[in-house]
Amino acid sequence: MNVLDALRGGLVVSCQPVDDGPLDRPEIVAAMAAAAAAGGAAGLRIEGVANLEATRRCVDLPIVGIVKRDLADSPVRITPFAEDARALVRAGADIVAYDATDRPRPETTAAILAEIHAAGALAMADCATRADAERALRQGAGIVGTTLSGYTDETATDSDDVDTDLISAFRALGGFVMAEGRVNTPDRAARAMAAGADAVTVGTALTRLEIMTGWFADAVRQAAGRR
Ligand SMILES: CC(=O)N[C@H](C=O)[C@@H](O)[C@H](O)[C@H](O)COP(=O)(O)O
Repeated sequence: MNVLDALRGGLVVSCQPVDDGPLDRPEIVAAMAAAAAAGGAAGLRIEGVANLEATRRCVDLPIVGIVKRDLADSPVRITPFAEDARALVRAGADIVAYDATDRPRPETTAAILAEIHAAGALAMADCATRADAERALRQGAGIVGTTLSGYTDETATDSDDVDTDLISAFRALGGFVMAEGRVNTPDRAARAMAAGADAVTVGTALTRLEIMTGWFADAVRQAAGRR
């Protein structure tokens, strides 16, 4: 089965612990990934080459690899360099995701896409807008994701919900659509699919234990205050 068929209609679990937190270790990321596989995930999203190598050793599922970098002169964080894409594929990524926004960046999206394809992997465009997805599909991306909706100056939002309008807009473009970003409940995942997603990626609500704990701790504290 090809990678897109394996992902279609399935859940991708993004195993990205809170940076420098107690879970931010390759063996723990790999254990989270194995647990996600046991729970029925169709794929995984893994940040960093060491985490990807550790995960590939224990899980067979398709992996979307990324490298996040904080650059001094560009807001682009997700796989800004073609060299990172190559290293991710060498470590076992089937798909490499990259920032597909039209923002100042150290290397062109065309160069990154060319590298992903030369390494034999599929490219996933992490988009913020419909225009990003259109451009990415024209350039040959195999998957368009709503990953960056709400996270650029142009799309900044107070909403903490999934962007179903953008999912529907991507559906109309015709590529493989990944709903990603703020899919924090099973109901939101179902709404994302109903809006036209081919697959759904969930991160924080499954693998950032500190943040999930904060949601519950706040709710309990607020309820206690109302008593
Ligand atoms: C904007 C950005 O940098 N997104 C990142 C991309 O890899 C991750 O921090 C997110 O956790 C991931 O997209 C999944 O989304 P959520 O954690 O909301 O389920």
